[in-house]
Amino acid sequence: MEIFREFTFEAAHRLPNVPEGHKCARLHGHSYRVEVHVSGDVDTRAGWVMDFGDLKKAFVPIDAELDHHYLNDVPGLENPTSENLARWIWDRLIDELPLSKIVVRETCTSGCVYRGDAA
Ligand SMILES: Nc1nc2c(c(=O)[nH]1)N=C([C@H](O)[C@H](O)COP(=O)(O)OP(=O)(O)OP(=O)(O)O)CN2
Ligand SMILES: [Zn+2]
Repeated sequence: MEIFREFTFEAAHRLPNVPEGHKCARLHGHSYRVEVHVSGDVDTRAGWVMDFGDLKKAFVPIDAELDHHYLNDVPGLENPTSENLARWIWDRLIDELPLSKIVVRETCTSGCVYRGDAA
């Protein structure tokens, strides 16, 4: 079974590699929404895959690096697209959680789903 927790953070960015004149080359900000999905068996006694609280704890250091930061200054996020951000979050959590999917939403209508390199 798969469970998830949603996190939000505010951050600024610009996209350095877009074509000349593209609006996203300019400094702007987003209220990012990130879903962290994990999968596994439901423990029969606990009745859960894992405690939502453990997902919350795992995201604390990531939030500290991203919330109210200029993403381009964060090591590994020099080109902070949704795709690169999803991979960056995955790489930080994969040793700690049985990840199945990271979803990054930059706006109400645009986002990215990452299931690891195999997907
Ligand atoms: N594949 C990607 N395309 C774009 C990304 C991205 O990360 N991956 N990012 C951007 C910009 O960051 C932009 O701020 C968000 O894009 P967009 O959905 O175009 O934003 P708007 O809310 O301004 O959309 P409108 O419907 O045009 O108002 C761009 N592309
Ligand atoms: Zn943007």
